[in-house]
Order: sequence, then C-alpha cells, then structure tokens
Amino acid sequence: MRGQTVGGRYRLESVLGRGGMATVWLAEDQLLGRWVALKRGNGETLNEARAAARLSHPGVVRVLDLVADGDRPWIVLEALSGRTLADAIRELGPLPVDRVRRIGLCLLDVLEAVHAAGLVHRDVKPGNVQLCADGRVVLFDFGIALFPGHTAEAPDGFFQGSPAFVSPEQLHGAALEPSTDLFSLGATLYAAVEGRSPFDRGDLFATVLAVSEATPAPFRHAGPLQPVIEGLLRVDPGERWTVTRTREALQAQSLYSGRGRRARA
Ligand SMILES: Nc1ncnc2c1ncn2[C@@H]1O[C@H](COP(=O)(O)OP(=O)(O)OP(=O)(O)O)[C@@H](O)[C@H]1O
Repeated sequence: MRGQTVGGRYRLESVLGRGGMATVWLAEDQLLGRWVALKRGNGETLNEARAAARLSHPGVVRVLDLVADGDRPWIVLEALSGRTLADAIRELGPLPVDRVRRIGLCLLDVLEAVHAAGLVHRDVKPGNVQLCADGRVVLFDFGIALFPGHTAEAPDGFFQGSPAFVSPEQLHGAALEPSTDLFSLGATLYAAVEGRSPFDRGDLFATVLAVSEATPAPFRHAGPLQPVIEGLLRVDPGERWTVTRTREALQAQSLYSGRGRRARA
C-alpha cells in the first residue's frame, strides 16, 4: 500500500505501528504539506473518531479528519513521535519509579479530561499510551470508548478490551463508570514499574481469574508506588482510589523525593 494516496490527499509513506485490529501509517498530507497518521477503518472507526474529537487536550491524540476511500473509512490523526509505553517496557524492562510517577500524573490529567467529557476509555493499557519525544504522554485508541448513556455491550456480543488490563467489572459485563479506567491505570503503572503485566498468567482463563480477584503478581520494584497502585487495583469500584486521591498521593511523593534530592545536592 506504500505510495498509495488515500482520499485524494494522504500519501502512505511507512507503517508506524500495528495493533490487533489495525495498521497505522505515516502519511503525507499533500494539501497542507505535513505528516499525519492514518488508521484504516473497521467497525470501531466512527466511534473512535467521534470520541477523540470530543476532546481537546495535549494528552489525547488529535483527530484531524475522517475520509472515505473505497469500501472503508480512514481516520486521520496527528502523527505521534516516540514510542508506546509497551515498547518502552519491552526494551528497557522496569522503568524508574520517578518516571512512572510522572507518567501516572500525566495520565490522571488525561483521564480527568476524558471523564469530564462524559466518556469512559475502557482500553487504558501500555500499548495505548505514547511517550512522545517532546515529553508529552498521550492516550490513543478510543475505538471502544463508551459515550454517556450507551451500554457497554459490544455490537456482536463479544468482549471488548485487553483481558490483562481491564477491570473486574468490565470482565463481568457490569455497567461501567469512570472508575474502570482507574483500575486499568493501576495495571498500566504496575506494568511500567515492574516490567511485566500484573495479571497476565500466560493463558486466558488464569488471566481472567487473576483480574477478577485483582491479585497482581508480587511487587518487586514499585517501592512507594505500591500502595498507590494497590489503591487503584481495588476490586470494588466504590473503594478504588479516585483521580483526586491518586494525584494527591503521587504529588506528595514528588515533593518528598524533590526535597530528598535537594537535601542530597
Ligand atoms: N497517532 C499515531 N501516531 C503514531 N503512531 C500511532 C498512532 N496511532 C497508533 N499508532 C501506532 O500504531 C499501533 C496500533 O494502533 P492502535 O492501538 O490504535 O491499533 P488497534 O488495532 O486499534 O489496537 P489494539 O491492538 O489495541 O486493538 C500503536 O501501537 C502505535 O504504535
């Protein structure tokens, strides 16, 4: 497909990444003379475009256009630099506690904006978080985001989400609140600081069981982040830490470690 022009305007240049459902291309917008990312459509495309388009936040991928070409739509997104958090974990192993704390604070801001817009993302995981070269931490892939008043039911009845990062209530098909994204944030921060998924047990049944009981693999590297992650990984959404509580805890730790650094300097 390289060299193909989509929608009479976007020339496909190279593959930026592949997900379970889609290949994302770097393309040149020949009208405006800039680089963009093009994601070939599937059943989720309209949902994804509409959800992300509701938001204007530096931590949310920008939707630039939606074009029809042949039998499928393509979604045109800002081209993000850097790599996904999943790639960073794969390449570097457990990330430093301070870095994960900063990533956590950025993602809390993003989720606050997502939830304030009435959306639930439902697919927060390291593979959907981009660590950009300019320091931005960006959440993308709003393909299964839930709009207010819509049920979580997949059109074809199949489960939607990534089993190792969804919340217990998402697994059980319960009504979803913003707190479901906070559980997934906890699993994402665990993966970043521990270098492995908290619940992935190699086979689907064991993974699903571990998520339902919210029993993460033992902590080894999280240090002061452990109680915060445990607060996010509460099975009961009513007991789970909120954005505000998590932010306060992470900010208090930043202040403390900042003082520590100054004291040592
Ligand atoms: N705007 C973007 N800029 C740069 N790279 C991107 C962008 N959007 C996606 N990618 C890359 O493409 C890959 C696949 O994208 P995405 O996760 O949206 O596809 P998907 O098939 O919906 O994923 P999933 O496996 O979660 O269903 C990502 O992992 C990322 O590396």
